[in-house]
Amino acid sequence: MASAVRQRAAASLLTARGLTVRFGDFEALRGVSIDLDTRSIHAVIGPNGAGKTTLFNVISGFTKPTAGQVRLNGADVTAVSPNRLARLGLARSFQICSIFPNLSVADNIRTALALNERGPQLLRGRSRRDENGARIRHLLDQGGLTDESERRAADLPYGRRRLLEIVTTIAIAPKFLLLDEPTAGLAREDIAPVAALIKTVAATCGVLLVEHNLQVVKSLAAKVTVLAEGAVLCEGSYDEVARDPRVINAYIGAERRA
Ligand SMILES: Nc1ncnc2c1ncn2[C@@H]1O[C@H](COP(=O)(O)OP(=O)(O)OP(=O)(O)O)[C@@H](O)[C@H]1O
Repeated sequence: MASAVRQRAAASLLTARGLTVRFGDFEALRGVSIDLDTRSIHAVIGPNGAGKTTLFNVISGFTKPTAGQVRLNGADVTAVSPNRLARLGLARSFQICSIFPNLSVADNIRTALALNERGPQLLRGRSRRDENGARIRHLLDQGGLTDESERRAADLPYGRRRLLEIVTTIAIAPKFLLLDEPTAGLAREDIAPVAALIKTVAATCGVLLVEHNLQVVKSLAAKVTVLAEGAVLCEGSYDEVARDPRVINAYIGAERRA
């Protein structure tokens, strides 16, 4: 059994083991372990206050855990800063605040590419401009934003801005993408394009999402981890966790406490 767990961890791109986060006497996370694969969508769900954001903050380097370890591609990254993690390929989307409102859609993507250039740049001058142009066109196309490339980001409807925000995050070609409630605040008709973009992105990298919309989780996630009161309650396919009585009780219990 222990060797099966070790083998599983070795095959995973991102692994967290025994994450505990204490705020004073309060434990927001209690020994959470999770394995995240590349080219796969993994959702974390749970009632309010379950510890989802805290887990995200630890994995993306914004909160140092009281105990436990995060490994990316086998390397211990628990003490690594968010900026360095981004350069190692772990990108976290920061919702619409990461967009420059006065820049056009295309210039936002151009800026994201420029800010996040990694490694030695071998291409210079014209060939570099051509390559960037091709990447911008590809990203515009992925986000369904080609027709709006010259529009000021501030003038985009909310749902389109969310698409732009995700596109600027994937501009750095992450190995792993963390999405914090990507459909929060979206009108019903804006949810499907965002979900479709996430699915496209997952063809090239791993995606971890925290999402309250369970229909979105059901349609996207290959694996779901349920957190409750800071601990992993269960893990499995959406259908497996949805019929687990512990999950139903956790949601009902949290509603009663609220
Ligand atoms: N900096 C902090 N200091 C003290 N307590 C905190 C801090 N950050 C989070 N908590 C507490 O830790 C618990 C988990 O919070 P967290 O935001 O991770 O939950 P969540 O599952 O993301 O909730 P929600 O779905 O409401 O966003 C909550 O009880 C919260 O009040």
